[in-house]
Amino acid sequence: MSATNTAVQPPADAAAPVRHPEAPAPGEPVGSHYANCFGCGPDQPHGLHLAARAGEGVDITAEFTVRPEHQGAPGLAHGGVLATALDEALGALNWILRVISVTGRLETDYLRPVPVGSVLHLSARVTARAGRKIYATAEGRLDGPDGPVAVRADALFIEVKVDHFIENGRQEEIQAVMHDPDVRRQARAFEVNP
Ligand SMILES: CCCCC/C=C\C/C=C\C/C=C\C/C=C\CCCC(=O)SCCNC(=O)CCNC(=O)[C@H](O)C(C)(C)COP(=O)(O)OP(=O)(O)OC[C@H]1O[C@@H](n2cnc3c(N)ncnc32)[C@H](O)[C@@H]1OP(=O)(O)O
Repeated sequence: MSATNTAVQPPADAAAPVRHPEAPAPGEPVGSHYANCFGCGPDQPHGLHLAARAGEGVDITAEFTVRPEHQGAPGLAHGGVLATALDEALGALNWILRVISVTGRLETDYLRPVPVGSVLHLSARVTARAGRKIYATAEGRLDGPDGPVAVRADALFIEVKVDHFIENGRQEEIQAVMHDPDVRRQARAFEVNP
């Protein structure tokens, strides 16, 4: 299955992605970028609690357990929730590049229904970079990391400065994270100065 829009396919002159020298070692958890994130936040009671691990290249793996609250049809995961899981897995690549980027475009293919109770084995990797544009792809497999592909996505992420969040986020949450030493440490890790 190929993407339907050229925007998520790298141009011929795009550069190969480079694993940041201080990226988490292969197998290490990459951590959550925000404790209240719906995708990865440990403090988010409604969230997916995705915990990604660094791969050996510019890639990550993660598992997502589909719970009853994720249903769309009876006993089956909602497509939007699956897109969120793919988006979050792709977002975790930020830690491997040590770049802050946000989703510009996400194209999702749904190949098999995903039952409640199943574990979706996610993998994501950066395919290319061109200026601020980061091209990446992700897939989710059933029955183990080598099982059949149920969902996949191609994405274009756009690099942003930390100001993107400060200028656009609601003040209440921005002020809270600015006073959080964990966030300040993380911002340093990304070589930004909020
Ligand atoms: C307060 C302290 C916080 C500290 C945090 C510290 C560390 C955080 C670390 C990581 C956390 C970061 C992110 C979260 C990670 C994962 C979560 C999952 C991912 C998400 O869930 S994230 C949310 C959803 N996401 C958005 O909320 C984006 C809304 N959006 C915008 O904010 C703008 O839209 C933006 C910034 C994307 C671009 O705006 P812009 O003005 O900067 O740039 P511009 O428009 O010039 O685009 C530049 C070039 O990209 C091309 N381009 C742009 N958009 C395109 C599209 N859609 N399709 C095709 N091409 C596109 C243009 O065509 C141009 O291409 P060219 O250069 O060739 O002309």
